[in-house]
Amino acid sequence: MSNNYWLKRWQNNDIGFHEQEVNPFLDRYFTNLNVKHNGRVFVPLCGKTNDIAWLLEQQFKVVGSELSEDAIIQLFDSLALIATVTTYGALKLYQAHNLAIWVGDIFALTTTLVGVVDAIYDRGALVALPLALRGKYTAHLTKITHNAPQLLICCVYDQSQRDGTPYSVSAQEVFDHYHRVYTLELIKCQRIKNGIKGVEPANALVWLLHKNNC
Ligand SMILES: C[S@@+](CC[C@H](N)C(=O)[O-])C[C@H]1O[C@@H](n2cnc3c(N)ncnc32)[C@H](O)[C@@H]1O
Repeated sequence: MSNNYWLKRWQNNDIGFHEQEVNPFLDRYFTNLNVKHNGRVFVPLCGKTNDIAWLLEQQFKVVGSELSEDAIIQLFDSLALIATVTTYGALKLYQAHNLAIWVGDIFALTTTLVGVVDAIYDRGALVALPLALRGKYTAHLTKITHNAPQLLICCVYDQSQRDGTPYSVSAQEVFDHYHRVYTLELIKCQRIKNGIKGVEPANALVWLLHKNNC
């Protein structure tokens, strides 16, 4: 899956993944991460999610990563924020108040560029990537955030019934990617009404990933 695939989807407004409401699992479970007041939350592959507005309302700082500049222009518009835009090589940084979004390929981000991260919120990021990229993504994500704790939302269904995003990411796969650096806690498994693009059954799995002490 190429970056062009996503850029085209944004150009064509083909964004069925975008939720009109704040994700209920964020509202319900983010507090379990015990992120400090005014902590900084990294939202990888963020699109223009309304979850960013929720995080800002809770007084968190937010740093995001997104390929599509169209998405980020729409995000700042929806928040009624005027961005200061700075170019860093292949990346652009959109900033206003407590919000900073890196526009470009997440794999071009470094620990220094991202800065301090107290927690990660992954909804629609790991599951957006094909298996061949997911190992690279999880290794990169943990590297650039120093294994910051995560709230991770995945979906699980029979991948042989369809190809494409959102991909099914099993509990075993989450364990394989992350058990070296995190203690994994599966906090919710919930049936997805009407399945994933016609494939049923499908379940949403919600994980808390706590940083290992060692
Ligand atoms: C399934 S959408 C999820 C968006 C958002 N997390 C949400 O919940 O609405 C995946 C997003 O990742 C972005 N994306 C895909 N590959 C990327 C990459 N390599 N670097 C940064 N963003 C990427 C896409 O443009 C798209 O907006």
